[in-house]
Amino acid sequence: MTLYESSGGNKMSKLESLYRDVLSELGEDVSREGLLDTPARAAKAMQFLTSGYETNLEDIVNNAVFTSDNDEMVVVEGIEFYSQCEHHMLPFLGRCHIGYLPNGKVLGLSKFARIVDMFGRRLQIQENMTKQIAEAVEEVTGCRGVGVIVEAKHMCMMMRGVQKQNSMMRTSVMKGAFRENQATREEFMRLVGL
Ligand SMILES: Nc1nc2c(ncn2[C@@H]2O[C@H](COP(=O)(O)OP(=O)(O)OP(=O)(O)O)[C@@H](O)[C@H]2O)c(=O)[nH]1
Ligand SMILES: [Zn+2]
Repeated sequence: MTLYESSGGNKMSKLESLYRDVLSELGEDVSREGLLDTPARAAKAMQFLTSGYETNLEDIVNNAVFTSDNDEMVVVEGIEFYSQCEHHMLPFLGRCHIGYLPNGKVLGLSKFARIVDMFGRRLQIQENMTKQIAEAVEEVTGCRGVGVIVEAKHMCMMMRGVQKQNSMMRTSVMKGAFRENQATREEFMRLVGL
């Protein structure tokens, strides 16, 4: 991380320095008490919220793929997530449901949530995030099919712009048997209550 000299002689990151400029441009007095640590806090928060760029599938899965002869559908529903839209850098948040048909291997339960977080903690559009989650599950399990449904509310639709408070976006990606076989897709939808 590039470090800069602040007026108080402390080292600060480039991101922190940029947040100070943002606050100044917004007309704030960056020397007032309540804002003294804000650039550093905002930089830290944004780094966490985009930390998904620094993780990769192999590391988060950590070999937690187990042999199993259970070839029935597995569903993990209601995985909450927070992401940010790449257009406004405002949050969108909601729930993700994942179903797959194992093909001799099952994935450690927590890893579904880790996969969702990895793609959520990036600048995203919901459609792409949904597809990336489906492709990741397919890649690590070699499953016969996968379905992912994401339901989310977008702050850029609520706090600004059209200011619609009650709309929700639902996206889905179906691959393999979930795409080709209507009964499989319907079983998934029924299990997640849709
Ligand atoms: N499809 C999709 N659109 C998104 C997502 N997040 C934000 N958007 C949309 O991205 C679009 C950007 O449109 P622009 O016209 O370039 O930007 P804008 O003037 O700020 O648009 P408004 O939100 O309509 O005020 C808007 O329609 C947003 O609602 C997403 O995850 N998926
Ligand atoms: Zn947006």
